[in-house]
Amino acid sequence: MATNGAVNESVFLRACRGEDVAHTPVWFMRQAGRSLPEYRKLREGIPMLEACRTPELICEITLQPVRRHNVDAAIFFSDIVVPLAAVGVDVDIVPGTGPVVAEPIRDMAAVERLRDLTEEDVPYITQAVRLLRDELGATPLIGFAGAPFTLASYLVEGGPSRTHAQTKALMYGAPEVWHALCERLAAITSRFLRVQIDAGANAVQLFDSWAGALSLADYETFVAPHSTRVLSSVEGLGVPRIHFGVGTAHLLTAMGEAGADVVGVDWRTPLDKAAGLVGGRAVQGNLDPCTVMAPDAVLEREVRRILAEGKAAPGHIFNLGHGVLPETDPDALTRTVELVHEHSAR
Ligand SMILES: Cc1c2[nH]c(c1CCC(=O)O)Cc1[nH]c(c(CCC(=O)O)c1C)Cc1[nH]c(c(CCC(=O)O)c1C)Cc1[nH]c(c(C)c1CCC(=O)O)C2
Repeated sequence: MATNGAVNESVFLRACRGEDVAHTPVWFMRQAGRSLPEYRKLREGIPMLEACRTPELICEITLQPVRRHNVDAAIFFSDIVVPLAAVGVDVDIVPGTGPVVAEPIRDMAAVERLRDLTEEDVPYITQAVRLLRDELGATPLIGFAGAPFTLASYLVEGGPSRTHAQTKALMYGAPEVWHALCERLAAITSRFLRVQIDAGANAVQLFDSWAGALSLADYETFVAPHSTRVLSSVEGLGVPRIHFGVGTAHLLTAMGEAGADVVGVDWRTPLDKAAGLVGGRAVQGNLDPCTVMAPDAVLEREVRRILAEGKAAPGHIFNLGHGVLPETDPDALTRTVELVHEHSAR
């Protein structure tokens, strides 16, 4: 088992801290998932949330993309709704759809039924992180959680939504209920991240995947205070914090100010422009997930463009601008890693 020193000196953690690196680190959101035949085989007949509660499965699924692609970081196999299920929310993950909540939260009575999370609620998280730390050697492990807004949008809508209309109706029509809900979600999320860090996670990512649905004014009023509370709760632990959202070109400055060490950028904003918006923080991204499936010359051109743009920030972690698409050829992801390492070698 590698010492903490080897992990702390990994190119991934050095880039998160804005330190010089031998090459640009690369990993992929959703690297542990349906793009891998070995994932689909292992998951056969096992419901998603059951897999997320089984340490040996969490460990093996997390390791699969690390072995196959030679990425520079592992992301913990879990899901953003795992802590909600752990405190008794009736939520399931429907393949091809995502989280579905049986009783959407629309009033204060429902908010008050949402209890806090304790470490005892998620023993499988602690067990899985410890197993992974033993298995991963010098490869850092990224823990994660969903941000209050993205979690709230699933709880209020009852499932995925294009418009987040119910969420915004609650936000505008009953702000006291909205803020009470997000305060509880921030506490649950803070605890969920802390459990992963205490067990050995080397960095954490806060996924606010749906924050792009909001105006900057609404983000600052209804979301930023709660995301800041989460990111502040894990500050000063020597664990870099990555803050990510989709469609967030207009929110990047606010997302950096919420307390991130690294801001994840989707594929729509060039990283050199993003670097100027995030107050001297490192950036992560931002290949269009579809470009992985483009002809090799196009893929290579885009990798080189993103690496050049990433130089404008003190640190750059190469990633996609959102998760790996399930239909992605795994060999194309391995090729993407090769190109990043080849074209960024110092
Ligand atoms: C919005 C969101 C969710 N979950 C997550 C987010 C934020 C990241 C993002 O924006 O994609 C976070 C997540 N979910 C999962 C991971 C770990 C895997 C990894 O990123 O490598 C992570 C980081 C496992 C998973 N979570 C889910 C899968 C697919 C489950 C399967 O069918 O195997 C995986 C690998 C299910 C899930 N869970 C969720 C959705 C939208 C889906 C996909 C529904 C579908 O297309 O089937 C909620």
